Amino acid sequence: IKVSTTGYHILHNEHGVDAFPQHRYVPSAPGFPASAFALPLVSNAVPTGFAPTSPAPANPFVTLSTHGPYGPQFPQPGRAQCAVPPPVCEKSTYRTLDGSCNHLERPQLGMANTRYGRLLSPRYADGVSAPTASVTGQDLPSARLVSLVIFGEMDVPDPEYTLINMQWGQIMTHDMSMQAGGTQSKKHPTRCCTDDGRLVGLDTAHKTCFAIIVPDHDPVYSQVGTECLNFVRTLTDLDARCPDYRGGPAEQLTTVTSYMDLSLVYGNSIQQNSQIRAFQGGRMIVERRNGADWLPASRNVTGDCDAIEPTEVCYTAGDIRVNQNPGLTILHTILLREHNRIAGELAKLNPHFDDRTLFQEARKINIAQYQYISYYEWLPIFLGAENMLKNRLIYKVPEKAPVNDFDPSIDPSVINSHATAAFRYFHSQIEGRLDLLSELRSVLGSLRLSDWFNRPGIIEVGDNFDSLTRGHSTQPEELTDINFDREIKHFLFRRNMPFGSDLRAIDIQRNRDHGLASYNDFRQFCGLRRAQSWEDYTDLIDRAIVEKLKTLYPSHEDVEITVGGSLESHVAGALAGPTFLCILTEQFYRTRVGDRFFFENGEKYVGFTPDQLAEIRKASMARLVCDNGNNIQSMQQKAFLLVSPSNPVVPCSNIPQVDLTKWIDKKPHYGK
Ligand code: HEM
Repeated sequence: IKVSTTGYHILHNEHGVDAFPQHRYVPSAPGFPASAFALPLVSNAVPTGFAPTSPAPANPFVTLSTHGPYGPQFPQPGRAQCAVPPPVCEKSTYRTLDGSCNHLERPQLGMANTRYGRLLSPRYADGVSAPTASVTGQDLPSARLVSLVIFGEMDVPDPEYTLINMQWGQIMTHDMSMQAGGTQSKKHPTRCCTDDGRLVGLDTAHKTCFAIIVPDHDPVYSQVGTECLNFVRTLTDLDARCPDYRGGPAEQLTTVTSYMDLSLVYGNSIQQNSQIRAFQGGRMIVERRNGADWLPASRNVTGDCDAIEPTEVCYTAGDIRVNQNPGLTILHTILLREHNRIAGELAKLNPHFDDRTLFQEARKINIAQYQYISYYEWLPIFLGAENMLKNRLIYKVPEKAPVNDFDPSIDPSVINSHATAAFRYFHSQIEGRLDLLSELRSVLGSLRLSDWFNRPGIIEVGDNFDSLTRGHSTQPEELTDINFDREIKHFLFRRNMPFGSDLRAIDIQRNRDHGLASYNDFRQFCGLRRAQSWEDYTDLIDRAIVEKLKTLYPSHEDVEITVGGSLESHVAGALAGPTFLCILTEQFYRTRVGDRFFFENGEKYVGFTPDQLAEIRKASMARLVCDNGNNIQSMQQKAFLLVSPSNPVVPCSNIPQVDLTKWIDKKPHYGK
């Protein structure tokens, strides 16, 4: 533990590497983030006519054996796995599947089944693992109540960005982290509430239960008498009895690799990968139906999907969450098809390559394109290009020039406050209506999101795959603001019931479950002024909202980072306020420089040749969609941006392509 310049304790991540580098962080816009008052801020509240739409009232694992399709990654309730790094690292040209040995001296860094990182010490009620309580000793307001009173549910389309922007974010999220013990597909076998929404008595409830209490007079749930939303705590190193747990505060485990390595496509272990890999021509397994390639079928349809019949469509991929919503499943399919497309091209160009070389080279190119799109096309929208350049998350360099910024002192682990608070702010972008569009971009129909959670078969019906993909790249996402779509606020995973759960309430409850440091702590940590009173929050949060917070929380010190961070006015040029922007920037800095295999690294054994790198830098979201739809003929060049006179829909042939001839047997070390 180090004391920062602000006097706050900064926790090193587990391995004692870099903490928040106050010396490194460069303000984005003038004055950022040192003085909140100098910030060019953009309000994220709805400017006019805003009124809260709701009145403020006063183990998937039981059934899955550890030898299931996902291998040892899915433990029994109350038991989680702790990663076991290999004793010695082999120096390889390619990434491992479980993330081990990316860092050669600390092979466990960024591995699947390790702890999230922390920026600030946890704030558990008992100092060890109990969910955060109020600093006053009183009860915190119900997370559902906070969701209802503070967050709106207005439908405000974004004036600039398409829905595929939101969908790519979920892909990145699923690549980077997954809290241990959770499921987003099947109803959780640990029941903290009965099926008709009553609280299970504390004496009988499982020890991981932390149900969300629905307030009296809830405008939605009171209609059906729901008093309780199921919520199961994330498993920690303490629960898992990790051999290196040495007492002290528990740390949550994440079951996927932290790296941006398309683990959601390839899996998080050799075992998981071998179930979805064809072992022929470097390809991944696909199933051919109606002239198109689809993700392979799950072997546990009724377990992995919201399915009644084992014959229903339900997929398997490198990530169990693949079936969660149609847009997610479509991007999974596109990334899988892209792998096989690349493998097929490479096989033609290099007939002497064996299956393993083809697989690893195609994987390496697929990951590189994905990292390029994420860092150079997607992240600038969220974090601001200027902020990213200043903080060395991206570079302006000649097209063939590598950037050798791997830093072995940086821990690439996904930071708890990033995954549990900051990155979830973008749940605000979710749209509950999914449009189906023709090639001419006329609306053919639309789907209601909550009808299709964990029911992916809809993407194979008729022309839906292409129509939905065109819809996602044409229709606007929801504005990034304090509103969360009703489909996720009252109908999440409703499974044919009138109502479902509330994702915003879950996000807030998860913040308490993980014992994240408070909003005020993070303000200070990010170089903003620590608030001494409610009044001090009005520098970044609308006064009317601060007034509402005041009615809910016993103290201003109780406001969670998930809540406070989501209420700040945005920094100009970014889609988040200064506190979330600080966390997000830190995360994506670590994800880049802590990854020895980052695509811009020109190191001899892991990097691309200058010619190859120049090709990777031609990749785009638009091209990815063009190449991997069933029959998509046209797309706007900037698929994350709405179609406009400066971003018109053009034939796919006009969109630059990565030229794979640059991969004709150049490297003498292929196959190692
Ligand atoms: C239709 C779209 C989406 C749905 C239905 C959805 C739903 C969910 C659910 C149910 C969880 C688990 C909540 C919990 O139990 O704590 C979750 C976690 C999360 N979501 Fe989303 N989400 C969507 C899109 C997104 C997007 C666009 C982003 C960010 C750009 C995002 C970021 C996250 C993050 C960071 C987590 C935590 C991951 C972890 O470490 O386990 N999600 N989401």
